[in-house]
Formats: sequence, C-alpha cells, structure tokens
Amino acid sequence: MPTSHHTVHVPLGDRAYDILIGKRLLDEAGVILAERFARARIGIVTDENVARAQLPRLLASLRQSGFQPVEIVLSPGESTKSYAHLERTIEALLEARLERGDLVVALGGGVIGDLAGFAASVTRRGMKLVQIPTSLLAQVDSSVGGKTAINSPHGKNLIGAFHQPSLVLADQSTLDTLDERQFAAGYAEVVKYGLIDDEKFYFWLEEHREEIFAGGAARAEAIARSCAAKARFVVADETETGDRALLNLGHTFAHALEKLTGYSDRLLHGEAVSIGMVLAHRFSARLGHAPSQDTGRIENHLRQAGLPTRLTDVPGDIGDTDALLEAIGQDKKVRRGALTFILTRGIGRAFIEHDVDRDTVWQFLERMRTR
Ligand SMILES: NC(=O)c1ccc[n+]([C@@H]2O[C@H](COP(=O)([O-])OP(=O)(O)OC[C@H]3O[C@@H](n4cnc5c(N)ncnc54)[C@H](O)[C@@H]3O)[C@@H](O)[C@H]2O)c1
Ligand SMILES: O=C(O)C(=O)C[C@@H](O)[C@H](O)[C@H](O)COP(=O)(O)O
Ligand SMILES: [Zn+2]
Repeated sequence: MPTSHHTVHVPLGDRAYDILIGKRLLDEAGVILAERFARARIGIVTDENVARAQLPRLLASLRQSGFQPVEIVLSPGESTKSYAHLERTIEALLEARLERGDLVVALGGGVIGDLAGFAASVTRRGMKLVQIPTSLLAQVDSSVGGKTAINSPHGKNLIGAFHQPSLVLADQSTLDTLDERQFAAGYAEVVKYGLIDDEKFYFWLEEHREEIFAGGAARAEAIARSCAAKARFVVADETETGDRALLNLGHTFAHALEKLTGYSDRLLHGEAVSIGMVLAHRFSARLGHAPSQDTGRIENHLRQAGLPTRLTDVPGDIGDTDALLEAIGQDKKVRRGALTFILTRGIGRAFIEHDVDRDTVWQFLERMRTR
C-alpha cells in the first residue's frame, strides 16, 4: 500500500491521468505500476546523472514487484534532445521487443521527459508513457501536459508531438540530489504560473522563496499548486489552439536564446525563461500595457533566487539583434509570418498578442542588448 501522497487529477477524457506528488513514490513505484499496469514490461529512459543518483531506488522497487526493466541511459544536458538520441532511444525500445501496451518510463528532468515522451509517441505508433520527474522543473511543468519534443538546428522543440502520460510520479525526495543552479532554473517556471494569472500565488512565492529552496512544506505546496495550474491550462486547451499559449510566457525570447547558446549549459531552459519573462514584462511596459514597477519587482525576485534576468547576463556571444530576431521568427506561435508574444498588463495578468510588429521588437531588443 503506497504511503500518503497528494493527487492532482488531469481530466482529459480517455487520456485522463493522475499526478501523484509525495516523498517515497520512487520506492513505491513498483507497487503503484503493478497495480495500474498489470503485466506490462518497462523500458526506463534516463540520463547518466539521474542514473547515478536515483535509478537504483527505482530498479529496486520495480524488481521487488516482479518487473525486469530495460535501462536506456543517455548523456545529460539539452543537447540530448536530438535526432541522434531519439534514434538511439527508439531502437533500444524496439531491440528490447517492448510492445505498444508496454511502458516507457521517463526518469529524469525535462530533457529526458521530452525525449522519451516523443520516442513513446512514435514507437509502434504510440506506447504508454509514465513520467517520473526528478528535477524541480520537470515536477512543476514538463512532466504534465503531453508536450514532447526534440530540438532542431532551426529552433527549440520544433519536432515533436502531443502525447499525454498515463501517470506522473513526482517524488520530492529526488530533489535532494539536484544542484542549486538546476533548482533555481525550475523555480523560474514556478514563478511563471503566478505571473500568468495568479497574483496571490506570485506574492506567496515572494514571501516563501527561501523556504521553498530549503525544502519542506512550502516546497511541497509550490509543487502542488504549480501542477494544478498547469493541469488547468492543459485541460482547457490540450493542443494549444488558444489559452494554453499563456504557458509560453517568456518563452519566445527564451527559446531564441537557447538556440543562440547552442542548447548548452551556458544557459539552462529555466534561466532563459527567467530572462524571457523579465523581457516580456519590460516590453509590455514599453508598449504601455503594464506598470514599469512590476518589471523591477519581478527582476528583483528572480535575481534573489539566483537567476539571470538580462541579455547581458548570458555568458559569451549571442550574436547581434538581427540574429536574435531571426531566431524568434522560428517560434511555433508565428502565424502567417507574424510574431505572437505573451504580453502582460501586470503581475497575474498575461495575455496573448498576435501580429506584433517586427521593427518594434527589433528596437526593443537592440536597447536590451546593452542594458
Ligand atoms: N514538455 C513541456 O511541457 C516542458 C515544459 C518545460 C520545460 N521543458 C523542457 O525541459 C527541459 C529542461 O528540463 P530540466 O530543467 O529538468 O533539465 P534536464 O532534464 O537537463 O535536468 C537538469 C539537470 O539535472 C540533472 N538531474 C535531474 N534530476 C536530478 C536529480 N534528482 N539528481 C541529480 N541530478 C539530476 C540532469 O541530469 C541534468 O543534468 C528543456 O528541454 C525544456 O524545453 C518541457
Ligand atoms: O506546456 C506548455 O504549453 C508550455 O508552454 C510549457 C513550457 O514551460 C515549456 O517550455 C514548453 O516545452 C514550451 O512549449 P513550446 O510549444 O513553446 O515548445
Ligand atoms: Zn518552459
């Protein structure tokens, strides 16, 4: 019998699933999976860091429940979201003769979740997926909602599919082995939920930031509230034809920066989102939509969390303003060649703006490059 955990249900009809949030779920995964997916075989996809820190716990639990999982261990980092690693993952799943009804278990951060999720979506035209997120970012964002992807030299997440998991097991104790820089990167996506449409949550985060970084009850609450927020957007608009795009706050800038830094640890996704969210607020203020004091307040909060907030914080060269705008032009929200941005009227009041003028964006970015 699994110990106590919090459950967020994602009601998506025949694709509905639970997100279990607890402290011993990795050790109980065998019992939980045996109960929900009787007789399924399991292919675990993970990376070398997570394999060292957390895989033994999962293997012990699965073996105790009679599973004999296959392990696929990839190199860590954003560059793993590539054609080469996708091929390697799919071929390993096929080599192990895993069937359509068997489980791909993604054990790791968002990189592993996105890559393994995409592999699950295309292997045998769709295998079952279980997300076991081990980074803060993956527990509050990437393991929920079914976006899966790899990167292209043309841009971030440009090749992918919507493929919902059948179950998410978010075990907070796995975060004990995550380093502080990675934790802060995940915190940027937590702040995002407050900034989009929940100012109360945003103010609560400002008050409880140190406690959340320290662990304990505030951290658990931040994870649960984030999952509930993400689930709400996903249920309302599963394939992003409307308001789900709000979850992209800061990402139009962020994805361009990730491309220009070569999908490397020069700039982590959450760090890019931190810079992107501040830019989105500053741009909104410049266009007269939002009060400029909000930008300072948010920037202060993110800096206290150890996050970068400006283009000048990105280490090394990111090219000129034309290169930045060119990268932004590959964003998936582009419609008939025109740019879409998530803008804001202030904290908790984000909105979607289509047909944003390119010259205005260029002028703004040119200023930001020296600020
Ligand atoms: N699908 C979505 O909805 C969605 C949402 C947000 C982000 N993303 C994607 O997620 C990715 C970023 O995810 P991330 O920040 O988790 O990065 P990541 O997967 O690279 O993980 C961060 C680092 O921490 C290590 N790590 C993870 N868990 C650990 C643990 N418990 N102990 C020790 N080390 C651990 C990993 O090996 C890696 O080096 C990006 O590619 C981003 O585009 C996807
Ligand atoms: O789930 C979503 O929708 C999001 O936008 C969440 C983002 O945090 C995440 O980075 C996502 O992968 C970005 O999606 P994309 O469609 O812009 O690639
Ligand atoms: Zn993101």
